[in-house]
Amino acid sequence: MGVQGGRAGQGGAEVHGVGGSAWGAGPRPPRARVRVGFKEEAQAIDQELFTEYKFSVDQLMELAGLSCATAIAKAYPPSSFTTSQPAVLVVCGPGNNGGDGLVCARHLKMFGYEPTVYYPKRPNKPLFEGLTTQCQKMDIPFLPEFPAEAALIDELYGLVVDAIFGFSFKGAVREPFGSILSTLERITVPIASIDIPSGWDVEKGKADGLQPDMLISLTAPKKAAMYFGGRYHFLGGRFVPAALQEKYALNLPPYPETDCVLQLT
Ligand SMILES: NC(=O)C1=CN([C@@H]2O[C@H](COP(=O)(O)OP(=O)(O)OC[C@H]3O[C@@H](n4cnc5c(N)ncnc54)[C@H](OP(=O)(O)O)[C@@H]3O)[C@@H](O)[C@H]2O)[C@H](O)CC1
Ligand SMILES: [K+]
Repeated sequence: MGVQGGRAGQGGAEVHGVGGSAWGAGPRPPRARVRVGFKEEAQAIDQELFTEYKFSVDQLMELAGLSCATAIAKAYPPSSFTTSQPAVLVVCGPGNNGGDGLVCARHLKMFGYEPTVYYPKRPNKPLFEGLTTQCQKMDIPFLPEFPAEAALIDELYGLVVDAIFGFSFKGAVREPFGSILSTLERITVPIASIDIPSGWDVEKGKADGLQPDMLISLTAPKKAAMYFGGRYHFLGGRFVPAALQEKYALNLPPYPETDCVLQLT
């Protein structure tokens, strides 16, 4: 699949090729000029979607997870994997970011990938139990333990999806996620982070933390997305009604046609 040329977006934002994979070894296109959101805004928008607009969490999570799987399929098509199968390790955290990861894993399987999930801290709630069962019924394996060696992850998987923490992460990281993140910091296969690279401060990032190859920002890029240095930045979660976008002056570039993701860089 080729890379489409840039085009002008809403509010003068430049949008680069959608649906393309890499731009090869050539110079990278300039970053899209998209207004970055702030933590308070992300949480406020989230709340308003639930309370005022009457969306349910599972509705938005389904769209968020589908966006993530779609963005991954655009950047890392199964044919680009050097492993014998397009094996993806999806690491899920204890909150809704982890739920996005479970939905993403299910759609990746539908798209022809071989996802494996690691989900060490599972909330005792019907939503997450249901998502877990759906994955299990689709023969998606759940690892009983996290691989201790970074080299083992490099050997077995072509991509890791980081669905550990999203915008509600705060303070010093607690176990078992500290050890997991420290292993992920040492792997060489690409990492695709959902919404925010896990362990990053949602506004200030983390210079010595995870450095994912892909970031899929949901609803709007959070402030820390400014510090993202990987190759692929996608926007997903095409579910914010126009009135809410206007209220928070999101000024998002338009999604192409009926796509659920937009490639920002
Ligand atoms: N509107 C949207 O864009 C949607 C986004 N979605 C996704 O939801 C996340 C935000 O989900 P939320 O459940 O609010 O929170 P997180 O998943 O980020 O994390 C909460 C859990 O993390 C634990 N936590 C927090 N800090 C730490 C830490 N320092 N160490 C260890 N664990 C930590 C926290 O535990 P507590 O004990 O503090 O409760 C929670 O268990 C957003 O980013 C999107 O990915 C939705 O899918 C819907 C729509
Ligand atoms: K994440």
